[in-house]
Amino acid sequence: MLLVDIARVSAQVAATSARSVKISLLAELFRKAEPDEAPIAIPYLAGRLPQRRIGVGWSTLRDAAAPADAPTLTVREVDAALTRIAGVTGKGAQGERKRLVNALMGAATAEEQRFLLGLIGGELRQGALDALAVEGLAAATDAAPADVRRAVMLGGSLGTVARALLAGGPGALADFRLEVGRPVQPMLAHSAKDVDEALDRLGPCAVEEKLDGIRVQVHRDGEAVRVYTRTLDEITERLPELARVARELPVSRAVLDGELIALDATGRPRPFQETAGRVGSRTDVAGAAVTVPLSPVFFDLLSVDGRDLLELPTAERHAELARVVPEPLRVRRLVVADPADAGARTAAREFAAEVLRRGHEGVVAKALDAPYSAGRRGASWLKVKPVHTLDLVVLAAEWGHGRRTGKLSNLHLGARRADGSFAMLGKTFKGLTDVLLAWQTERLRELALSDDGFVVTVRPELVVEIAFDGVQRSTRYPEGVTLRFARVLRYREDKTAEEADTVESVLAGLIPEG
Ligand SMILES: Nc1ncnc2c1ncn2[C@@H]1O[C@H](COP(=O)(O)OP(=O)(O)OP(=O)(O)O)[C@@H](O)[C@H]1O
Repeated sequence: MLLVDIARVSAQVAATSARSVKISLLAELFRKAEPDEAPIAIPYLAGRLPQRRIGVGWSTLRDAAAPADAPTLTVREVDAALTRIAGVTGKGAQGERKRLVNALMGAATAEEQRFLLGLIGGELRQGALDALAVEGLAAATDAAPADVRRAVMLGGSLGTVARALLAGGPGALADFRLEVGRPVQPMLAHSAKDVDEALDRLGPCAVEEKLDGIRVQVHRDGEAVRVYTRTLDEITERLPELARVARELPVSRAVLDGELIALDATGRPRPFQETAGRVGSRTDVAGAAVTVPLSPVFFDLLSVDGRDLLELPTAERHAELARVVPEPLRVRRLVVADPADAGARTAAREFAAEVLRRGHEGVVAKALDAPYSAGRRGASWLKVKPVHTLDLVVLAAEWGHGRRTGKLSNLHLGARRADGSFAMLGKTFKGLTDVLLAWQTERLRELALSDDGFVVTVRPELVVEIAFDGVQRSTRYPEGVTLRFARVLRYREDKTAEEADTVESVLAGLIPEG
């Protein structure tokens, strides 16, 4: 398949608002695709680079080579070229990258150059593309869309499923079962304003402590243990203590879901950065495990001794978890069997208050009758946190003054629109430590698209968690709202820009006037 085929379909999909037309355009493209091309074509259509980062900034892109006359570039060639560019390191890397970029651009027509610039510059993002691609794949192969969706959740990635589906037809989807050793996308939560709202929306539920650590999925098969992050990256080697704990459980095979957190001697959480530092670091694992030991706290069991538990209601999965995992390794929870009962409501509110007193983030309430919806932000898990936070995308940053000269400081923050673009909500440099300033300066320079001496515009990719006191009206920003007292809590490298909070969710928090 040629790059130009994708470039054209991408433009056609963006140009129509009719969902059914978008789906048939995609289906037509998939019918022509080789199985191995799908894992490249889908991210390109969504405006994402499969390599995630290629280390190419605006200065490298701006003076691209003269365009080719006729389209000859295949998607495989482009992918191989970008992988090569991403892999360039060491002395002279900048020059070598520039040479490779020029070679790629020189082989592209003007139309393809525009597409590549948009792709590399992050301007082609189409938020809902993955969901449309599922429908398009289903249409192209006569599979049921629900079966494709389920395979993606269990198989971990749309690209893998697309490849299997195009190669083997709908029958190949049956191979995507929950398997020990293959991570599934974790179930996620929606938000509720407070405990009462959560109880009203869920009915009978379990209210659990929400620990501010790192999500882990632990797969045990006999003596073999593998640990995966929320983004399904394997981090087993970095966490010897977790593998040890998992090996001691009285089962031979299991898939567990939980949170990993650094606690102090009294059981209170240590700063989040310490947990994140452990999980992010490959060096001196043994030493780090002694200075910052991490405690696993399990809250779900997805499979045990060959039985797949995903479809079982929460209450039954929790009972299985209690059978397999000893109490100190399980999340604390309070079961509210009847939310209409005033006593039970009071107990739930008190439980949540006590969790906060112990230094944790809040609670997650989970409907007792719901299955485990892998990969979904389902309505059956509701988180309640007293501090308002949003995960926003850094759109640009301003060069600092005084003590911050030479550092990128004031961040321009964006929320996601339905079409995949971002709306700026405001700026902040509050909450940034020296370590964060140094880190973000380096990262943002890699993502830079332009620099006018004051503001560096970046590829919208970095997600930052922002605390704020409220949403208020403002004529200075495109959606007519801004955040009050926005401050940086941390970078969320485990989230992609597609997972950032939406303009819609920000508007829902608007403080009524008057
Ligand atoms: N008891 C719990 N049950 C489920 N998730 C929990 C629990 N305790 C902590 N968590 C964490 O909370 C996250 C669920 O919240 P959510 O689905 O909103 O994801 P998130 O956006 O990463 O959350 P946040 O930004 O609030 O940390 C999980 O990914 C997990 O890491």
